[in-house]
Amino acid sequence: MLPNVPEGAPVLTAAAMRAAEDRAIAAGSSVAALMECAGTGVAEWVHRLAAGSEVLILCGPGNNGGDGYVAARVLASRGVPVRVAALGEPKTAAAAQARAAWSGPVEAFPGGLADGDTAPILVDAVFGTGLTRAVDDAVADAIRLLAGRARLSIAVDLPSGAETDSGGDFGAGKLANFDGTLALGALKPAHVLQPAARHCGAVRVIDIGLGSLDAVLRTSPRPQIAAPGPESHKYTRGMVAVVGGPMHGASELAARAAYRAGAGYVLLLTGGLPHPPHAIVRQRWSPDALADDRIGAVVIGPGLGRDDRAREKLEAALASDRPLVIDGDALHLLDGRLRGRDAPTILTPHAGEFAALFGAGTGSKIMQAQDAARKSGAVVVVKGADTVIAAPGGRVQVAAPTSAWLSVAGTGDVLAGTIGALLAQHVPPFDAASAGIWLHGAAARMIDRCFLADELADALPEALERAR
Ligand SMILES: NC(=O)C1=CN([C@@H]2O[C@H](COP(=O)(O)OP(=O)(O)OC[C@H]3O[C@@H](n4cnc5c(N)ncnc54)[C@H](OP(=O)(O)O)[C@@H]3O)[C@@H](O)[C@H]2O)[C@@H](O)CC1
Ligand SMILES: [K+]
Repeated sequence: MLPNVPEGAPVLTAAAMRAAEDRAIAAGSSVAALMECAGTGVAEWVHRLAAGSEVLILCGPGNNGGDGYVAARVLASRGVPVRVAALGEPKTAAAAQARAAWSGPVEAFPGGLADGDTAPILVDAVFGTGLTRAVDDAVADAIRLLAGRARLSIAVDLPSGAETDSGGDFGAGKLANFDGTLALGALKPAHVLQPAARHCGAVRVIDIGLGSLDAVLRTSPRPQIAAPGPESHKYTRGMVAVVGGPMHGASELAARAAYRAGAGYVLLLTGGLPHPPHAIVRQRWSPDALADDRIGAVVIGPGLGRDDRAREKLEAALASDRPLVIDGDALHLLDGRLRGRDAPTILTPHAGEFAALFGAGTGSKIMQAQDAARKSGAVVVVKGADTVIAAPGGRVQVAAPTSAWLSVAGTGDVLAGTIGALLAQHVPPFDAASAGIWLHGAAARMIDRCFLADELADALPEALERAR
């Protein structure tokens, strides 16, 4: 099953898109030429998907609407039955030119369409990156109704009402659900950040001739993880120590996941009685338990508890020079103790843990994650339906949305163990976090039905095969 957004792709804010557009224009292009490319690209996709069915295109007053008029003209020239409905007259020169080149009738929108008089294929070209304020209820309601009634609904650039840079909803909870979104020139944050991302359906990028795009933010790429070679032994494949606590299941899951993600040796520091899987080496915790030089990464947090003993273990882990994955309970015990730590550190909070650690921030999830990474000096993974990975130097990625079945107890423990396995193999911390999230997401997508976290861990080897 493919991810819903392209992997390793640049993600541009509205301002960065405008800058790219300006560069293209300075190099000899024009808004009209870019719009022609965009509208033609949209028409090509719609033509393929419509298979002869009637298409209704909703056009807004800006250049998103202009793309819609171009698409309508191109589709009609290819014999596809097209209706156009517009929210007022075009306000930009390029959109007015595209409107003038459309020779068919233009219905009023919402107008009569507010009753749901749609076509089998609905194309939303009402608002794109230029939306700066809330959409009228009547407009948002009509788009939602029409998209819901269509057999196939496609958004041009963005679902109208999505806030480009934050992934927020200018439609006051009324964003329509689309089967697909055709991102023009590049992905925008709203294609990967919630709540907007879940309304996009499958996102595909249309090349509109902006040339190569340099972006700080990218979607996570598919990692390349080498299989063991003839020289490999259990320690070169990475030794992971999982520091456990009173909730044994969580640390067991992290340990199991570390093996399943390719670690050569997994040590579980709990002191519980031996039980399957016997490959996990179990030892009692002692203050010098992490002194073994062969330990390549320590995972601490899953099932750790929050009592004095847990604090003591966390102190020892922080004081060691081992690369660390800090998750779950350990995040609650941190209180700014990372300062001065030189060894690689990865924090994996979910939204609640993130807010408890760094406070209620402002700006998009991306900006907040970058800020937290800068302040803590750690790689910060803000988990959720739109997992963001940020490094202290500013590097940032958003993981492709994956299976919603991940929303179950234990999957965070599996992620911590997975990242630990990669970190123990000396993968740099940002890349270890990115690859771990990719493997975790790919395993979930492969199962894509109700599962236990144990089964997710057991699906990691197959995900690993897809990352060769
Ligand atoms: N960048 C590129 O390289 C290329 C970009 N292209 C395309 O351009 C799109 C961006 O176009 P854009 O900037 O004209 O804005 P757009 O999204 O059409 O909407 C703004 C319009 O809506 C209005 N308006 C705003 N809010 C409103 C509200 N709540 N309720 C009602 N009206 C509202 C606002 O008018 P205002 O009232 O604010 O003056 C304005 O008229 C982009 O997504 C892509 O599709 C391609 O054509 C070519 C290359
Ligand atoms: K749109």
